[in-house]
Amino acid sequence: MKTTSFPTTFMPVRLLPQLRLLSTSLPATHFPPMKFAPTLSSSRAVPILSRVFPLRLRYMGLGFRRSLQTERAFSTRAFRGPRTGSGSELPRGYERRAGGASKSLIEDEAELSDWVSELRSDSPRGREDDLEGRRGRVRERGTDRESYPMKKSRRESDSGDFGESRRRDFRSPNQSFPRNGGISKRFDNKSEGDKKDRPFPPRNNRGNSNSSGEFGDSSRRRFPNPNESFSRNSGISKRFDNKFQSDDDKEDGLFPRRSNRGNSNSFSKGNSSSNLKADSFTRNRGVEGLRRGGRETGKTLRVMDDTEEEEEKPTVVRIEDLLSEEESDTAISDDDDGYGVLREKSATSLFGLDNEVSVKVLPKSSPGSSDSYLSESRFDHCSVSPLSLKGIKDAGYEKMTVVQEATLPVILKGKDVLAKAKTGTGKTVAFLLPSIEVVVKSPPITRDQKRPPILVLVICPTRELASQASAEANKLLKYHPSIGVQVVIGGTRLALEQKRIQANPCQILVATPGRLKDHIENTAGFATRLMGVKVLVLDEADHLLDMGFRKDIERIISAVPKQRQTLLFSATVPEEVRQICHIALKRDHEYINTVQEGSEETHAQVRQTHLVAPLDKHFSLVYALLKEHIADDVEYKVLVFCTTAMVTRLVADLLGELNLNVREIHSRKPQSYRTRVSDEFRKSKGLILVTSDVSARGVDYPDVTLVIQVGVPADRQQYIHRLGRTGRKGKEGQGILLLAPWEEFFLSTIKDLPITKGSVPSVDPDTTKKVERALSKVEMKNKEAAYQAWLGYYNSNKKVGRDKHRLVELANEFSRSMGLDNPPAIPKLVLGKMGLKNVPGLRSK
Ligand SMILES: Nc1ncnc2c1ncn2[C@@H]1O[C@H](COP(=O)(O)OP(=O)(O)OP(=O)(O)O)[C@@H](O)[C@H]1O
Repeated sequence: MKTTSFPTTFMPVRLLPQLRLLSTSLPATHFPPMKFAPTLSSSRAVPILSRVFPLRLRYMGLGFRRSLQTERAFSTRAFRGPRTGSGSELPRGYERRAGGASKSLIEDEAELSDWVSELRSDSPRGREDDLEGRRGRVRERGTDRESYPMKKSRRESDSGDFGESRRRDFRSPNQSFPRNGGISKRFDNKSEGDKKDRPFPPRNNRGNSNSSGEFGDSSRRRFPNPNESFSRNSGISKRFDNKFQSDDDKEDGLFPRRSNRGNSNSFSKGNSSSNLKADSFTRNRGVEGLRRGGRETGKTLRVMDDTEEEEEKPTVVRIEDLLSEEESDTAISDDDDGYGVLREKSATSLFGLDNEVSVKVLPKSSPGSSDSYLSESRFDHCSVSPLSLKGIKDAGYEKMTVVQEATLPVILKGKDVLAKAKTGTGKTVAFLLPSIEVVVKSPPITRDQKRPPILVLVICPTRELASQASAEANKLLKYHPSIGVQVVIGGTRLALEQKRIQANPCQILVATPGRLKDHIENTAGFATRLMGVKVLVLDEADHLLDMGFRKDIERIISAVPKQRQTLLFSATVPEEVRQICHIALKRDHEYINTVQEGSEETHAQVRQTHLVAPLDKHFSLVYALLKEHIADDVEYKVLVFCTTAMVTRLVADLLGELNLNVREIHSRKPQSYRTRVSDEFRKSKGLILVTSDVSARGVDYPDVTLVIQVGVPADRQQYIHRLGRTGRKGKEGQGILLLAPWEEFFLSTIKDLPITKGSVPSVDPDTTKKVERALSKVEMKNKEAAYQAWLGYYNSNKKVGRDKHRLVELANEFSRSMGLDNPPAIPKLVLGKMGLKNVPGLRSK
């Protein structure tokens, strides 16, 4: 907590007047208007800030004690302050900071950056921003933190010059794939009795545990066809070999991107006219101003467009870190619904703001029950068109999920919605179905329309996710032949995509931000078509509103009409996002949170474990964990998340050398490869997908049995989203977070989640040797790239990157763990940009 450094002029947070939590079977419309019960306030002295921003409330109610995070916002009175700019209302303190412009809260990021630079957070993102802001370095973009070595140009990046055909992604037919690899089932020689200590217990009814995955049961094994693309020893992409090599350095997470400091005036327009209604549920207006960072412009060349829409590490100074965790006085009472309603006397009253936060607190559904994500409401009882209902039925959906039940009536009424619901609970249908209804009610496209309007625009942060959303839309549109969906995601030539979208007029467009922006700027008539948008959806909204995407999102919002409906969905809605979501949402939007307060943001039926082991043991441990899991579960389907794309490649190489059935996916792979691997993993069992964060969010792989996260995730949200690839639709799953001792700090950011410490499996010497041998076969270039990427990633981490000497020591430990005697040399230029010049222990070239 850094309340001491908190400037008194700092008023970016508006306490949200009301927050509604929804039950598993109570349509949002069934809630009566919020009532304001008398509040209990304490007169005891608490630090002012802690009362203004109470992080955790405790209250007694429903027979048990809960803690919950509260909405933080200024009261309605706070919004009635002086209007400036386009008319948005901001607290005075902030207006001064933001140059009085309420049009866009991020209008002057430079100023805000300077200001916020004092407000460091412990989050890795915060660190990245911090470094980025101060040094103006090129920042990596993406889920894959190495993804942005050089920004060539979008045109070039579209040119597909990393075509899969040129890659050495094919396993040599001569390469050995021992069918009975001779690897013992019990990798760690543990007795059955030891199993209870293992990070993952055997699953019930999962068949014969003697079948050790691909080592035990050859009938199940999937051996790569020589013709099948197999990335284990994938060749070094042109990025590494060609003239851009030096710029690759930039891509490997070494240089945070700087923000385009463009004018974001466009955002404010939609906000200015809306009036605040006292009885709306939760409005997440407020002031951003807490983030910095963004993208490099000009300096950086991007070679591949596939990085365009990949996640960019945003810059976040967490409000939570700035706030006191002092509890506020709270009281529980029942309201007419018979549900507990939390009424909190917020400390905003200290500012003369009579703010109350109302929370619907509902009985928890039974944890772990396989259908707890479903509500009791049936689709055929809701007011959607008969043809949509037919599509829903054919898709196999009968009952609505909780989030669908909660949001559908509100969205169908035309309201803007910010919705939070756990991973894998059907958010995609929740925003697609009502959006389709908007199209159904609109005049059909006529043949003579040269530029038919796009009515629904869905933005997703990654290509995989965009493709998935458009596939889901197509399912729902099965009986709406006149409604078309198109997807624009990059990875192909812009010109080809232009032709495709012109030849196939659509009313619904699903897009990744970078490519969409390209079309806005370069495709004739596209901007005109966007002027027809009636519904704008930001899937993974918190991520899209991160600094990494912010400028593109700003640009996109400015290209669609102000008069529209906007829907923001995510499994995580951190506080800082709630403060800035007004850039997309109307003032009277509703915040619908289906994650019951007092319950975790992760699924109860997913067992979470963290293991702490020295870095030099990680490779062996990952192998041991996988072997153990494979032995326990014949239907294993595992995701291994790595910190960066190049580390992902290295781990995939290694596991391939160890004869595990493995695929890899990250931003360095061409789109066609990514699509194919993604499809394969979706359909497969008995497969391990080693991945960067391109797979962290939204991707719906059914029946993932285990998610391993190697190394510290970028932040809490990323941990939750990665974990959310398992345990979908109420199914069971397991998650293991493998950290080095010096990464343990991360655990404090997820301490409210049900994650327990697991016992580290012992690795026998033979296995260690085997892993070492396998490592020795991994291409040197890949190790060098992984080393550099690793260094860049942790350099950007606020905690680890703070002490450069220590950072280099750790990086060299990582280098040794790959079997290298000497750490790979890094170009001087790169070291300079990383702020690592002359740090002892580094080799430069
Ligand atoms: N009403 C329903 N009944 C049964 N299954 C459903 C229903 N709605 C959606 N699904 C299925 O649930 C799965 C998860 O849906 P989806 O991918 O939209 O989840 P999500 O909440 O967006 O997850 P994430 O937070 O990871 O993005 C999908 O396979 C989808 O087809």
